[in-house]
Amino acid sequence: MKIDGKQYRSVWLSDDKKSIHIFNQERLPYSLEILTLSTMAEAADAIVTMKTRGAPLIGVVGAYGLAFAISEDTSDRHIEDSYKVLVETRPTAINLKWALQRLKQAVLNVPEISRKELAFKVCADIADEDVELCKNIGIHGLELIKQIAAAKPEGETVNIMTHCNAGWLATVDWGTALAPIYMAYNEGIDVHVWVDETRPRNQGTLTAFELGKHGVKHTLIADNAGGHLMQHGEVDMVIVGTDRVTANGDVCNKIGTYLKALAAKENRVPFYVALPSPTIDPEVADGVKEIPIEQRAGQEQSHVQGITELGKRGIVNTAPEGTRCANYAFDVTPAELVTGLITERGFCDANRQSIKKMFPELLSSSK
Ligand SMILES: CSC[C@@H](O)[C@@H](O)C(=O)COP(=O)(O)O
Repeated sequence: MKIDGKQYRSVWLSDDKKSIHIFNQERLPYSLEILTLSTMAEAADAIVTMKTRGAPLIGVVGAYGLAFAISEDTSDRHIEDSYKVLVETRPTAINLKWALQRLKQAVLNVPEISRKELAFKVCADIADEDVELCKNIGIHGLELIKQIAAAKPEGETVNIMTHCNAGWLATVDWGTALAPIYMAYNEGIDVHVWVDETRPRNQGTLTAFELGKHGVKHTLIADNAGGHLMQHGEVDMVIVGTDRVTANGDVCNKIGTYLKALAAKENRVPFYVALPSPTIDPEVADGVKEIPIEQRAGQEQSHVQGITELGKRGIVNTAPEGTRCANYAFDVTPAELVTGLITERGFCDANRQSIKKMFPELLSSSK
């Protein structure tokens, strides 16, 4: 992805190949700060504090965290202990566990002497593969946007709603939900995006940042505006990303996604979910009952942050001092509310049969 003429990925290896660089997403969209992570503790902290975020990206950064741990100590014990620390940094997105398990299994299968080099290679593979997966999601999602554009009167804009940030900042490049939008824009389709603010962490402002840098028309809206816009025919389709899709097609994503899906169903607006296959959790069937929903600090709810008139970052309390807050970070949209899944292999319905047909290797032995 290009920022001010320079090509970036959201995570990249340093020149000495001993550390990685990421954008500090706590500072975006106000300032473009690049961080260097060289230890497992730094990687874990970046994930917990959401300096890095988004399901596929935390998978890659978590894997590099494990690679840093392995470069300190290649023993089985240390690898297992480090895995446990990293896998608990964020509980909901399955990509983190998927990436850590893939790396752990790969290195435990080879002699200790080869582990360090292999660990960094597996991390680079996961990152490169993520770019390919997202690119293919974009290609398939583009077809859906083209269909919607073709069904509209000539010259009318295609209005797409999205929630949270599922763009290149949440993956290694392209994004999931935003990849089809970037491709549609690149092909000259007139698209406009309704960007949910996504309180309390305001990931919508990251989406606005990305879309703005790419030149895609967009409007930032309050999270509660979605139903109103759908009711008035202002939304042609919704595309969101996801942190975990169950074997039955239930979709876990940023808090508020479920409400968007309900409003979409009521207003007959198609509701699509874009995902790479590592986001599918074949071990889980019922998303509402089985997916652990992360709860974050109440301060994220009671306080807002932004840039003051003097250009300084500021945090202010908007709630009465001492108000009890609940900060659920994700919710689950039941499969029946999902029009379809946009994957790297194409489009499929959100149910076990269709997911199994598309990814037989994932679901063959699942419950
Ligand atoms: C391609 S990213 C899909 C999801 O990870 C994204 O929509 C999301 O919910 C991110 O949550 P976050 O809490 O910001 O990590």
